[in-house]
Amino acid sequence: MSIGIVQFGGSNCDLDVLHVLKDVLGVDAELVWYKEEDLSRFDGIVVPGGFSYGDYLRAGAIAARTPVMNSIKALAEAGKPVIGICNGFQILTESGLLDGALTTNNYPKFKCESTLLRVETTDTPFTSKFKKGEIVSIPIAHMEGNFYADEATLSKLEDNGQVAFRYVDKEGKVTDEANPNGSQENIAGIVSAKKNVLGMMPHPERASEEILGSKDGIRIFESMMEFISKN
Ligand SMILES: NC(=O)CC[C@H](N)C(=O)O
Repeated sequence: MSIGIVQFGGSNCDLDVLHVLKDVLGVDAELVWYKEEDLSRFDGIVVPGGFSYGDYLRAGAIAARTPVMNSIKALAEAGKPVIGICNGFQILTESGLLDGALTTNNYPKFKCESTLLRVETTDTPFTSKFKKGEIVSIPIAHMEGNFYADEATLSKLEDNGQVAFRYVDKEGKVTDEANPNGSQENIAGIVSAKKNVLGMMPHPERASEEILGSKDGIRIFESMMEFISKN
């Protein structure tokens, strides 16, 4: 099994993901430069967080137009798992691999804090190791994480079980106070229609070891690896 971690100019969570996959999980993982056009050697891809191309135009807009994205689209079409974290989520929406858009936080500042998420579905390659409705702690760090989609897209996401994570309070309730950025319906992460592409604003790689205060994020990577080994 081999996982590619894509690097753009301005990526800054690539090495953290590499550490989690290689050192914590013992998975064969490799950094991939944005000019790479052939990703067929990989079983899955992580598009990590950061400030690709300085977030110019819109966060993720420039990275979405780089050569590596064509290969990521091909890999996703072949049913392999692709996860975009934070800036990675922004890149996946900008490239059309995921619905909606990530807009500026309702309080327009960079926010770095722990958030509680409710796992909305276990029926994805990234959430099979959770319980439905489970509340997990995974931190956010962004300025453009305010998820927006039009009404028709929102209903489609809800009806097809494509909402993976929602920001909630300690009781697991969807409230405005628990919503760190103004995302519609408190959406923190969604999957594609085929469910093999996940985008999420919180950073699971920053919640993958006890020393970081939460290990809840590691189960996202573990679920992905289990999916790969079974398929
Ligand atoms: N941690 C990140 O990936 C940063 C996300 C993004 N560039 C923002 O601030 O919105």
